Amino acid sequence: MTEFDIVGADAIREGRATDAYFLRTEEALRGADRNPHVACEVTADQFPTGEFELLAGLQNAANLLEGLPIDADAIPEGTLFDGGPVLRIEGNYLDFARYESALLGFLSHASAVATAALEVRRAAPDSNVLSFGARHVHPALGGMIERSALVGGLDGFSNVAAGDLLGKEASGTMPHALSICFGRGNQERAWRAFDDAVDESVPRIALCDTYSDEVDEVLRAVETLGDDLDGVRLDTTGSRRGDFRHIVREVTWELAARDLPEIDVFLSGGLGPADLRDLRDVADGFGVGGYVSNADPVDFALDIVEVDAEPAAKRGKLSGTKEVYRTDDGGHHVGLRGREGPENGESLMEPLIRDGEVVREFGVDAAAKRALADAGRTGFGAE
Ligand SMILES: O=P(O)(O)OC[C@H]1O[C@H](OP(=O)(O)OP(=O)(O)O)[C@H](O)[C@@H]1O
Repeated sequence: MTEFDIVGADAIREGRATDAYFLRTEEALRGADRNPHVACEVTADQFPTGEFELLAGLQNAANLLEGLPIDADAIPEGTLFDGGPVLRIEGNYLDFARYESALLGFLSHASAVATAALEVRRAAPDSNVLSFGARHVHPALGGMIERSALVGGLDGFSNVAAGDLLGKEASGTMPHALSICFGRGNQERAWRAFDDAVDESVPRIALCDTYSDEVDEVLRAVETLGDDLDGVRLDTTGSRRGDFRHIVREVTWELAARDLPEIDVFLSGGLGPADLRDLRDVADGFGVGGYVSNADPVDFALDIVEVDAEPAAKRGKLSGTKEVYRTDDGGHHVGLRGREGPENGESLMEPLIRDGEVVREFGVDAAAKRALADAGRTGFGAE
């Protein structure tokens, strides 16, 4: 094994990040001198289910397929779907068979993370929400996690290496370790050390739950940093949490009662969409980790739907190449390609690769914008 058990980019590019049966299939087809022209589609559900998911990971998929003698079409990154194809590949089967495993992995994991991020985004549309969850997954996945969190509309992320990949700076506050390094009861020294040493462009958000009551620590942080303090983070541990909303309101109340300036209150620790809905009117921002990073991968499969231009599929899957449409009412529709679609249906499948060349631009910001607009149209995560 390698030092960190990472399957590297070269192995993925060579099609070694595959299931062994694809390599056996290559041998069998070559032995029989059979290499049909096929159309394959990636789907999670055949017909619309009403349960939307958000497509992400498409740039990785395009990079994987680049240079192969195939054509591909896909819905845009940042599009919600609840059935039908998200990606179609057309070419001779042996030219791309071994890439199925990696292709599905790219799309399944990134789409799951982006979907969870969009749920979170919709739960607190006006709050500053950061992705804190890369720590829960293999560090090699940090870039994928944080990029997908941004596609789902989150405002930022904490993973530094992901920031290097994405060309965006990681954000965050301070860990409990900082206070603990100064010893019990010495939180003031920790907050001051941070303020003294860290670049002034970094907001001063004091973590205020390490040793004592949140109100007590917040008042002490205000006293310590004065006007330099931008906000506080409460990450109250589960065993002490009780009524988190009450704790936050109490903090705000006690600041006001002393005529102290309003500061931002940032919350974290095991939060999900329901928590954000409950807390969004009493807090300014949230750090969300596991809910986003630990999302279960979307159950994508890649299936042959045409062989030599004739409909073909295993049972349970729909043969024939398809088109998917978004209608004004937010509906997602699946129909056979080349047939009439629904009235006012916007066709979502667009060229991705033509004869091996990637013919689409990718942008995280554009995908996030699309995701938010699509969430508005479809009602995804609304409440
Ligand atoms: O619970 P999640 O939503 O997955 O959030 C991710 C982590 O972010 C917070 O950690 P913090 O920075 O406070 O960690 P620390 O206790 O190690 O300092 C929180 O306590 C979680 O452990």
